[in-house]
Amino acid sequence: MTSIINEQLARRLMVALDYPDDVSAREMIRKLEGIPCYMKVGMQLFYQAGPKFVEELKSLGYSVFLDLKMHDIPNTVKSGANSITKLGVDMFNVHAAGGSAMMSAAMRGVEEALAADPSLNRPWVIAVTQLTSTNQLTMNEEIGIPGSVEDAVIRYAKLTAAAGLDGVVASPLEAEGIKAACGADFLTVTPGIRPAGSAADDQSRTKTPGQAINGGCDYIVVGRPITAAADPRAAALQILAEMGNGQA
Ligand SMILES: O=c1ccn([C@@H]2O[C@H](COP(=O)(O)O)[C@@H](O)[C@H]2O)c(=O)[nH]1
Repeated sequence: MTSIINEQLARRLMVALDYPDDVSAREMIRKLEGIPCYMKVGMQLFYQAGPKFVEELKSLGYSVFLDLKMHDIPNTVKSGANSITKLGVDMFNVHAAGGSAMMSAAMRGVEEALAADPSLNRPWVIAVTQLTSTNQLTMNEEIGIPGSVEDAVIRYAKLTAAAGLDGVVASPLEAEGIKAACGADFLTVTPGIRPAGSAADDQSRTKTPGQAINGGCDYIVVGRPITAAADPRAAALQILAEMGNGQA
């Protein structure tokens, strides 16, 4: 079945390739062929398939978000960011909880890689605020951060912006507040996307694809609603349609 794909919207859809190996990830890519979405490579796939798989995705023409969520001392994160920049990814991330010195160090790692090889692409560097699986109770009582999740997310977003990064990972519930606090150009990359009626799984702070786009999210990250669907291609096209309609 052929369908007309809105390319601009498709580029705002990040498909989470959460697979144990490159063979299964490749199978999903084949099913989504012709949809110019971003591909998100997380730790499960990267630890198995490594940089070669990132190269393969780039050679197929995909934009790649390497979701390794670095959180370490500044010197180590700087070196990690330097190595990641050399892979030619389009976006990667760190944890905002690592603090401003760690986030600035990530930016220095990127700059040093670009200075050594100006032909490299400058990746977007973003920071995870509060994981979308975290709810208010967990954040207050286990992690020990008082107040509302939205306030904590916005505080981290401001810290991230001040450290010179390009944006944050947050839930779609916080995107409008982040834009208001950090500016319209500050990127909001939002997992926690669930089409109406689908299981939340381990996600706590969710919105539908249409609500997320209406709420100002720049990118939506979708894994299981596509990858665990009986027909992943049809699921992805339905999500694109909902993004286009702003449908609840
Ligand atoms: O706060 C965060 C940060 C990252 N993720 C990642 O996004 C996808 C979501 O997958 P679903 O199957 O759609 O739940 C997954 O790769 C996470 O590692 C997140 O969910 N929340």
